[in-house]
Amino acid sequence: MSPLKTSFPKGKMKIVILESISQSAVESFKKAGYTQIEQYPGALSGEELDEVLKDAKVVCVRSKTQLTEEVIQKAKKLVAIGCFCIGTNQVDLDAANKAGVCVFNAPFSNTRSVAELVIASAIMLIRRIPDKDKAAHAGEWDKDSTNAHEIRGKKLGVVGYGHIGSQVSILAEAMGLKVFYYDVENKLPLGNAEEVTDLKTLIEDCDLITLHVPGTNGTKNLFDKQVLSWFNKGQMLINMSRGNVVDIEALKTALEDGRIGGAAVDVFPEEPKNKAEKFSSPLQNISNVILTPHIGGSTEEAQWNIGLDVSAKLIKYIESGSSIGSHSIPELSLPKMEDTHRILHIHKNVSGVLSEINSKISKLDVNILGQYLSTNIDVGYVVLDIAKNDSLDTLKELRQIEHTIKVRILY
Ligand SMILES: NC(=O)c1ccc[n+]([C@@H]2O[C@H](COP(=O)([O-])OP(=O)(O)OC[C@H]3O[C@@H](n4cnc5c(N)ncnc54)[C@H](O)[C@@H]3O)[C@@H](O)[C@H]2O)c1
Ligand SMILES: O=C(O)[C@H](O)COP(=O)(O)O
Repeated sequence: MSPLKTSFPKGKMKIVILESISQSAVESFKKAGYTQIEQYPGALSGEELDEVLKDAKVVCVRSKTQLTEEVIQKAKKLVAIGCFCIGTNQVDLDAANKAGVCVFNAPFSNTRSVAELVIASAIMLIRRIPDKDKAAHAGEWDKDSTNAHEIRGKKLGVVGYGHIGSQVSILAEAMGLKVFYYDVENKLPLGNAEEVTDLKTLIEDCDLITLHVPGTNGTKNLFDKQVLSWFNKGQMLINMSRGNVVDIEALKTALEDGRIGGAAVDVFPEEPKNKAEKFSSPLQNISNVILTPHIGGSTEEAQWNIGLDVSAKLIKYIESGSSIGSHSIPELSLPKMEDTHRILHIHKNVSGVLSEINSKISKLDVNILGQYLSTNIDVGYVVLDIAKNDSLDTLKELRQIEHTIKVRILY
């Protein structure tokens, strides 16, 4: 029998980094021994993306690069995807799962940055600063206090009381706002925040509404024409979640009608892929509207921490098989054992695969020292530790098992 194959050499593992991800990630990969790193400043798509992913083991993206089913299926060598942001809606998670590709994100490294910008935007809107700013730039000295208010004592409605929504809630209370929230899940109210179980009531009762839901099929056009019609007293809207959560044409109408008194919008249904592409939106040049180029999480602090967080998860997965934090294949972590070889087997979740793996190994007279299995509806993930010094062509044997998706020998 041929000797046991060892892990893929780190120096040959191509890591593709798109969208100007922080150098903290690049440094982490290099420090860990990964030298084949390809970096691109913006997002890629189409043939260009397929080409760079053809032989990539890992791809690192932010919110812009669309990793669709087609892209994932073509990237045959891909082992893991890192979303260096919170949102994972740019990745077809189901396709990644079925292809045995592990997807990680940074669930809270930019939470504080977004929350701070929400508070800043709330003050700017309620003081009507966008119009004052424009006027001052145009040479006009407008000191009129009409319709300019303090945020102290105002009611803030948070839609989506997760990491960001609850962080906003804490900062807002410190500024003297009264916080109400609406969430589809039962959430612990922080401080003096109060849950409102009906979205219409939340909108009608609050002065400012801020959106912090994820981009999913369920939240697409959540704020459609009908929901926006519940704004009828000049309430302000802040959207730092995802562009397609709000019907942008209906928002434009409500702003022009004055039913919505102002808006801070950081995310758009169509966003440029890079600096060179022009940005256009129906919300441009409307009074009391702040438009920002999807920078809620774009602070040096957040980007640096995201770089460290996601690169660490990717390195751990590549080197130990730990998929804790995965948004695709099942989560699993097996402590490292001395004097073992570790094999990862990802397969379709159909009955009999585990016994087939074990039968192959037992026929080869190899002692199994550790074995973890975790499954989701479509995929099973097995981490196997076998005694060192045994000699077999394990990889080949295990790849032959029906329903196998991916097999890797780590060490
Ligand atoms: N603008 C930016 O730069 C920026 C930065 C970070 C995150 N984001 C966006 O913000 C989103 C939220 O981030 P998070 O970390 O708070 O996520 P999270 O998962 O911690 O919280 C999301 C909350 O929304 C709730 N929710 C889901 N569907 C809902 C619905 N239909 N109605 C009401 N509540 C609903 C969930 O139950 C959860 O509590 C991210 O998914 C991302 O899209 C944007
Ligand atoms: O999901 C996120 O964390 C934000 O939308 C930030 O995305 P970005 O990294 O593309 O700025």
